[in-house]
Amino acid sequence: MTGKIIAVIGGGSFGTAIADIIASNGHEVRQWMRDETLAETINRDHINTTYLPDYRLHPGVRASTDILWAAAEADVVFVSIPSSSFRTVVASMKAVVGGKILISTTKGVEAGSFDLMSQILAEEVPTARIGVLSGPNLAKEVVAKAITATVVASDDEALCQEVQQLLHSDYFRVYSNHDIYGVELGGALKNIYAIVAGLAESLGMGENTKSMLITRSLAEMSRFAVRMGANPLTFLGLSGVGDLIVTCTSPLSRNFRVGFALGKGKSLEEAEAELGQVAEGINTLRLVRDKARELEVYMPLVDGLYEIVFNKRSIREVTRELMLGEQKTDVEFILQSDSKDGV
Ligand SMILES: NC(=O)C1=CN([C@@H]2O[C@H](COP(=O)(O)OP(=O)(O)OC[C@H]3O[C@@H](n4cnc5c(N)ncnc54)[C@H](O)[C@@H]3O)[C@@H](O)[C@H]2O)C=CC1
Ligand SMILES: O=C(CO)COP(=O)(O)O
Repeated sequence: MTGKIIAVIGGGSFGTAIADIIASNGHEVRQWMRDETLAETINRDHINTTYLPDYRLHPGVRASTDILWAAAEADVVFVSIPSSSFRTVVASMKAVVGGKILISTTKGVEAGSFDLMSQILAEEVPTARIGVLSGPNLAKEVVAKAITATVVASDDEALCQEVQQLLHSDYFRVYSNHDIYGVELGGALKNIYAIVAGLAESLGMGENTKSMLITRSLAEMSRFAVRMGANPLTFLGLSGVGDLIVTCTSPLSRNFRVGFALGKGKSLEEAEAELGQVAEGINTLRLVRDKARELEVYMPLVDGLYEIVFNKRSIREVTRELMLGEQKTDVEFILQSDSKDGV
């Protein structure tokens, strides 16, 4: 498959990383962004100086601030816009993307509706063929061509195959999955637990603690996802445990870095300002905490983090409460959506 026109909507870290992969595979990539100066720099110097200044992009990536130029002739449109602006941006191109393949790479939840991004795509462009891309894919490692794998999810098998072919290379491997909701939810939920892991790291907690947190995070996110209708087995794949591991262990994760800064005594505002990029987990934490209460899903790590971040309770006090909580069983969470096990 050569010579396709592919649109990437979003000029941030991940949109740029995806654009670079696709152009390296011989396709014409039209990347849309708001910042005219950045678009000019990408076209002239092939560097995204704002988000990935240390990497030279494939010259087949061409950037513009004209979303209709990017999307109208595209065979496939990747959308890599933070969840808070996702609907507005998709709405602005809906006149030209009907019937096309639209792929979200965004790992977040919409406030108010609790919609995931594939649901927004379906609502805004009902005739589109829809999929999501999610997995352990730190943008800086992807653009550095570190060996990486990801998941494309859709109930449209031909779409999965097309996206696999577009992205597949000797450093980027793409698996398919039909549980679109589970794959997408895994990517959104793990951001919350990356904040928890960053907090633990900043407090100098040991390897036992980190292992416990990752494992219990997986239990908790799976329990929530099953209640929401996802397949629990999805959480044992790249978009579940895979993405959880990478974001809970790497300082390249912005959510991890927000947790680290909070643990060092910074306010949420300071932590976010220092980052200068999107950390979806804070917004997702608020939304998931409310949804879990509504659905009566037991999520002690979400509740504990919420107390620390939004009610300013001390980390040590919340940790002590979690550790001294009711005694629980270990592994049956994965198949029982109503299980009340916990940390
Ligand atoms: N950076 C990473 O390693 C990965 C990020 N993702 C996901 O991709 C999504 C985007 O993240 P990044 O590209 O990393 O974020 P980023 O913070 O690097 O860039 C966000 C981009 O969105 C643009 N933007 C924000 N509001 C906008 C609006 N209203 N209209 C148009 N553009 C707008 C910004 O100008 C910027 O270009 C997030 O949901 C993230 O979870 C997924 C996989 C990996
Ligand atoms: O989703 C990611 C890697 O898979 C990136 O995580 P952050 O948004 O925390 O940087």
